[in-house]
Amino acid sequence: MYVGRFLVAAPGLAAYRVSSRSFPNRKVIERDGSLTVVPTGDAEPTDNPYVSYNCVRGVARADEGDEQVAVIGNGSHVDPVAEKVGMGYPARDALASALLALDYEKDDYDTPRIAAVVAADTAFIGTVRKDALVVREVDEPTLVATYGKDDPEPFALEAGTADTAARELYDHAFEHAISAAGVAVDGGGVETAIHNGE
Ligand SMILES: NC(=O)c1ncn([C@@H]2O[C@H](COP(=O)(O)O)[C@@H](O)[C@H]2O)c1NC=O
Repeated sequence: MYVGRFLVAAPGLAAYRVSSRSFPNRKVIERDGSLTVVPTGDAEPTDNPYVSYNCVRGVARADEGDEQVAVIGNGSHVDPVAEKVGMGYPARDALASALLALDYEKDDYDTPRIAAVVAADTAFIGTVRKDALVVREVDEPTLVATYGKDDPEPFALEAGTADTAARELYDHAFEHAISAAGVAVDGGGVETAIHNGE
């Protein structure tokens, strides 16, 4: 089954996988404290605006004693969600406002935007599709994908760390795995991991 990009989020732990039929020559790198999807050196040049972006950002919530929070997602909306969370917006409101402002991608597939905001004890998941805006708090590992599984649903995540979460998503049977990122959030801060399948 091909579901495109997908994420799994739970309180304290999340992961994101880039799966792609059309743009396979990509990887996740760490840059300035964020994880970013970039083309590999042998990638064909493209003017598609949706294939390179920050997929994980850590942010300190200013009005909550600098509580550490992670934001993950499949596009440029990750940045405004992170900025709003950093300004003190509740996670639900940061997701809803940024997802609605940018809306689904204007490509051949009306590709949805997906995202999550994860703190040590809470997680919110969101997606904006052509037919809906869904933002929901989740207590257990929950998946949302761009295609097929585009409503949040429970996911049996076994991993307990950023690294194992990234590997578990990379190894999942959904087709066309390219790269995966994991993030764990606890009282000590945000820890990230990358698995590019090497
Ligand atoms: N975020 C991404 O990594 C990403 N990769 C591809 N897309 C979009 O989705 C379309 C379909 O890509 P694919 O056939 O690889 O699933 C692409 O033309 C592009 O507009 C993306 N946009 C959202 O998922």
